Amino acid sequence: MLVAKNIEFHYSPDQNFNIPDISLNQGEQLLILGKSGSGKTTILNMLGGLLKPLKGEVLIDGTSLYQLSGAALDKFRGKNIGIIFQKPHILSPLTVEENLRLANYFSKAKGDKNEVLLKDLGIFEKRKAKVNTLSEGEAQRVSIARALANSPKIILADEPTASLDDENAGKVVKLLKEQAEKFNAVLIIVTHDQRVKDHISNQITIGGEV
Ligand SMILES: Nc1ncnc2c1ncn2[C@@H]1O[C@H](COP(=O)(O)OP(=O)(O)OP(=O)(O)O)[C@@H](O)[C@H]1O
Repeated sequence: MLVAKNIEFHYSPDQNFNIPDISLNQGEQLLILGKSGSGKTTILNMLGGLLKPLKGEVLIDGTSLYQLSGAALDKFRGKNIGIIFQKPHILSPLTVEENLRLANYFSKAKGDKNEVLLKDLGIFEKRKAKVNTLSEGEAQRVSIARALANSPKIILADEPTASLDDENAGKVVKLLKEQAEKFNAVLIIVTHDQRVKDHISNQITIGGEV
Protein backbone atom coordinates (compact mmCIF):
# COMPACT_ATOMS: atom_id res chain seq x y z
CA MET A 1 0.00 0.00 0.00
CA LEU A 2 2.67 2.53 1.03
CA VAL A 3 6.31 2.07 0.14
CA ALA A 4 9.15 4.58 0.52
CA LYS A 5 12.50 3.44 -0.72
CA ASN A 6 15.98 4.86 -1.06
CA ILE A 7 14.75 8.30 -0.09
CA GLU A 8 17.41 10.98 0.15
CA PHE A 9 16.80 14.58 1.05
CA HIS A 10 18.49 17.70 2.38
CA TYR A 11 17.61 21.38 2.34
CA SER A 12 21.30 22.36 2.23
CA PRO A 13 24.38 20.29 1.37
CA ASP A 14 25.67 20.23 4.97
CA GLN A 15 22.51 18.47 6.10
CA ASN A 16 21.60 14.84 5.69
CA PHE A 17 18.42 13.17 6.83
CA ASN A 18 18.77 9.47 7.36
CA ILE A 19 15.49 8.20 6.06
CA PRO A 20 14.75 4.51 6.51
CA ASP A 21 12.80 2.53 3.92
CA ILE A 22 9.17 2.10 4.84
CA SER A 23 6.74 -0.56 3.67
CA LEU A 24 3.24 -0.76 5.06
CA ASN A 25 0.25 -2.84 4.04
CA GLN A 26 -3.36 -1.71 4.20
CA GLY A 27 -4.45 -1.20 7.80
CA GLU A 28 -0.91 -1.08 9.22
CA GLN A 29 0.26 1.64 11.60
CA LEU A 30 3.65 3.20 12.15
CA LEU A 31 5.02 5.66 14.66
CA ILE A 32 8.02 7.71 13.56
CA LEU A 33 9.77 9.14 16.60
CA GLY A 34 12.35 11.88 16.40
CA LYS A 35 13.62 14.88 18.29
CA SER A 36 12.70 18.41 17.27
CA GLY A 37 14.56 19.20 14.06
CA SER A 38 15.25 15.56 13.20
CA GLY A 39 13.24 15.82 9.99
CA LYS A 40 9.86 14.38 10.97
CA THR A 41 7.76 16.97 9.14
CA THR A 42 10.11 16.71 6.17
CA ILE A 43 9.56 12.94 5.95
CA LEU A 44 5.82 13.28 6.38
CA ASN A 45 5.67 15.85 3.61
CA MET A 46 7.58 13.50 1.30
CA LEU A 47 5.27 10.59 2.15
CA GLY A 48 2.26 12.83 1.58
CA GLY A 49 3.20 14.04 -1.87
CA LEU A 50 4.03 17.57 -0.72
CA LEU A 51 7.82 17.51 -1.02
CA LYS A 52 9.75 15.73 -3.73
CA PRO A 53 12.73 13.75 -2.45
CA LEU A 54 16.08 14.32 -4.14
CA LYS A 55 16.37 10.58 -4.69
CA GLY A 56 14.23 7.51 -4.23
CA GLU A 57 10.50 7.08 -4.54
CA VAL A 58 7.23 6.95 -2.67
CA LEU A 59 4.66 4.47 -3.95
CA ILE A 60 1.03 4.38 -2.92
CA ASP A 61 -0.93 1.43 -4.22
CA GLY A 62 1.76 1.00 -6.87
CA THR A 63 1.60 4.63 -8.04
CA SER A 64 4.91 6.44 -7.81
CA LEU A 65 3.85 9.84 -6.42
CA TYR A 66 6.53 12.01 -7.92
CA GLN A 67 6.17 10.53 -11.40
CA LEU A 68 2.77 12.22 -11.47
CA SER A 69 2.41 15.71 -12.93
CA GLY A 70 1.50 18.52 -10.51
CA ALA A 71 -2.25 18.43 -11.22
CA ALA A 72 -2.41 14.64 -11.23
CA LEU A 73 -0.50 14.53 -7.96
CA ASP A 74 -2.91 17.05 -6.37
CA LYS A 75 -5.85 14.92 -7.48
CA PHE A 76 -4.23 11.70 -6.27
CA ARG A 77 -3.41 13.29 -2.92
CA GLY A 78 -6.96 14.60 -2.50
CA LYS A 79 -8.39 11.17 -3.15
CA ASN A 80 -5.97 8.98 -1.23
CA ILE A 81 -4.09 10.88 1.43
CA GLY A 82 -5.36 12.66 4.53
CA ILE A 83 -2.84 14.85 6.32
CA ILE A 84 -3.23 16.20 9.84
CA PHE A 85 -0.78 19.05 9.99
CA GLN A 86 1.12 20.20 13.07
CA LYS A 87 -0.71 23.50 12.93
CA PRO A 88 -4.35 22.80 12.15
CA HIS A 89 -5.16 23.68 8.54
CA ILE A 90 -8.71 24.72 9.19
CA LEU A 91 -10.42 28.02 8.52
CA SER A 92 -11.29 29.54 11.85
CA PRO A 93 -14.00 32.02 10.75
CA LEU A 94 -15.99 29.10 9.29
CA THR A 95 -18.06 26.61 11.25
CA VAL A 96 -17.00 23.02 11.85
CA GLU A 97 -19.53 21.84 9.25
CA GLU A 98 -18.40 24.38 6.67
CA ASN A 99 -14.78 23.26 7.06
CA LEU A 100 -15.79 19.70 6.29
CA ARG A 101 -17.89 20.73 3.31
CA LEU A 102 -14.93 22.64 1.96
CA ALA A 103 -12.78 19.49 2.23
CA ASN A 104 -15.54 17.54 0.45
CA TYR A 105 -15.65 20.17 -2.27
CA PHE A 106 -11.90 20.06 -2.90
CA SER A 107 -11.78 16.28 -3.05
CA LYS A 108 -15.11 16.04 -4.91
CA ALA A 109 -16.42 13.74 -2.18
CA LYS A 110 -20.13 13.69 -1.48
CA GLY A 111 -19.82 14.45 2.19
CA ASP A 112 -22.23 11.72 3.19
CA LYS A 113 -19.87 10.57 5.94
CA ASN A 114 -19.56 13.97 7.61
CA GLU A 115 -22.21 13.38 10.24
CA VAL A 116 -20.83 10.00 11.32
CA LEU A 117 -17.31 11.40 11.34
CA LEU A 118 -18.28 14.33 13.57
CA LYS A 119 -20.10 11.96 15.90
CA ASP A 120 -17.17 9.55 16.01
CA LEU A 121 -14.85 12.41 16.87
CA GLY A 122 -17.19 13.81 19.51
CA ILE A 123 -17.72 17.20 17.87
CA PHE A 124 -21.13 16.73 16.30
CA GLU A 125 -22.77 19.04 18.83
CA LYS A 126 -20.24 21.72 17.83
CA ARG A 127 -20.99 21.46 14.12
CA LYS A 128 -22.55 24.94 13.92
CA ALA A 129 -19.81 26.56 16.01
CA LYS A 130 -17.15 28.69 14.41
CA VAL A 131 -13.76 27.04 14.72
CA ASN A 132 -12.28 30.10 16.44
CA THR A 133 -14.63 29.51 19.37
CA LEU A 134 -13.43 25.95 20.00
CA SER A 135 -10.88 24.69 22.49
CA GLU A 136 -7.53 23.52 21.13
CA GLY A 137 -8.50 19.86 21.59
CA GLU A 138 -11.77 20.40 19.72
CA ALA A 139 -10.02 22.29 16.92
CA GLN A 140 -7.55 19.43 16.62
CA ARG A 141 -10.44 16.99 16.23
CA VAL A 142 -11.91 19.21 13.50
CA SER A 143 -8.62 19.07 11.63
CA ILE A 144 -8.70 15.28 11.97
CA ALA A 145 -12.28 15.21 10.68
CA ARG A 146 -11.24 17.40 7.76
CA ALA A 147 -8.32 15.12 6.88
CA LEU A 148 -10.57 12.06 7.04
CA ALA A 149 -13.53 13.60 5.20
CA ASN A 150 -12.75 11.78 1.97
CA SER A 151 -11.93 8.39 3.59
CA PRO A 152 -8.25 8.40 2.64
CA LYS A 153 -6.27 5.19 2.28
CA ILE A 154 -3.30 6.85 3.93
CA ILE A 155 -3.56 8.97 7.07
CA LEU A 156 -0.51 11.01 8.00
CA ALA A 157 -0.42 12.94 11.28
CA ASP A 158 2.28 15.43 12.23
CA GLU A 159 2.62 15.85 16.01
CA PRO A 160 -1.13 15.50 16.53
CA THR A 161 -0.80 15.59 20.33
CA ALA A 162 1.80 18.34 20.75
CA SER A 163 -0.50 20.96 22.21
CA LEU A 164 -2.82 18.67 24.14
CA ASP A 165 -2.98 17.63 27.78
CA ASP A 166 -2.55 13.96 28.72
CA GLU A 167 -6.21 13.14 28.58
CA ASN A 168 -6.82 14.74 25.19
CA ALA A 169 -3.54 13.43 23.77
CA GLY A 170 -4.63 9.87 24.60
CA LYS A 171 -8.07 10.51 23.12
CA VAL A 172 -6.70 11.91 19.87
CA VAL A 173 -4.36 8.97 19.29
CA LYS A 174 -7.21 6.55 20.04
CA LEU A 175 -9.47 8.38 17.60
CA LEU A 176 -6.85 8.31 14.88
CA LYS A 177 -6.32 4.58 15.39
CA GLU A 178 -10.05 3.85 15.45
CA GLN A 179 -10.65 5.81 12.26
CA ALA A 180 -7.71 4.16 10.50
CA GLU A 181 -9.00 0.75 11.56
CA LYS A 182 -12.53 1.59 10.44
CA PHE A 183 -11.35 2.41 6.92
CA ASN A 184 -8.52 -0.12 6.91
CA ALA A 185 -6.18 2.78 6.15
CA VAL A 186 -2.46 3.06 6.73
CA LEU A 187 -1.75 5.37 9.68
CA ILE A 188 1.58 7.11 10.20
CA ILE A 189 2.12 9.42 13.14
CA VAL A 190 5.33 11.42 13.47
CA THR A 191 6.06 12.81 16.90
CA HIS A 192 8.55 13.54 19.64
CA ASP A 193 5.79 12.98 22.19
CA GLN A 194 6.70 10.06 24.42
CA ARG A 195 3.05 9.68 25.45
CA VAL A 196 2.21 8.29 22.00
CA LYS A 197 4.79 5.50 22.30
CA ASP A 198 2.53 3.05 24.13
CA HIS A 199 -0.27 3.33 21.59
CA ILE A 200 1.47 2.08 18.44
CA SER A 201 3.92 -0.78 18.73
CA ASN A 202 5.37 -0.53 15.22
CA GLN A 203 7.97 2.23 15.67
CA ILE A 204 11.05 3.70 14.08
CA THR A 205 13.26 6.44 15.45
CA ILE A 206 15.04 8.96 13.26
CA GLY A 207 17.99 11.17 14.11
CA GLY A 208 19.06 9.35 17.32
CA GLU A 209 17.39 8.69 20.67
CA VAL A 210 14.34 10.83 21.45
N1 LIG B 1 12.09 24.81 4.01
C1 LIG B 1 13.21 24.61 4.71
N2 LIG B 1 14.39 25.13 4.29
C2 LIG B 1 15.53 24.91 4.97
N3 LIG B 1 15.62 24.17 6.09
C3 LIG B 1 14.48 23.63 6.55
C4 LIG B 1 13.23 23.82 5.90
N4 LIG B 1 12.28 23.14 6.57
C5 LIG B 1 12.92 22.58 7.61
N5 LIG B 1 14.23 22.85 7.61
C6 LIG B 1 15.23 22.38 8.58
O1 LIG B 1 15.29 20.97 8.46
C7 LIG B 1 15.38 20.37 9.74
C8 LIG B 1 14.22 19.41 9.95
O2 LIG B 1 13.01 20.11 9.96
P1 LIG B 1 11.62 19.39 10.23
O3 LIG B 1 10.58 20.45 10.31
O4 LIG B 1 11.42 18.30 9.25
O5 LIG B 1 11.91 18.73 11.67
P2 LIG B 1 10.92 18.12 12.73
O6 LIG B 1 11.56 16.88 13.23
O7 LIG B 1 9.56 18.01 12.17
O8 LIG B 1 10.95 19.23 13.87
P3 LIG B 1 9.81 19.69 14.92
O9 LIG B 1 9.49 18.50 15.76
O10 LIG B 1 10.49 20.78 15.69
O11 LIG B 1 8.64 20.18 14.12
C9 LIG B 1 15.40 21.51 10.74
O12 LIG B 1 16.74 21.73 11.08
C10 LIG B 1 14.81 22.67 9.99
O13 LIG B 1 15.34 23.88 10.44
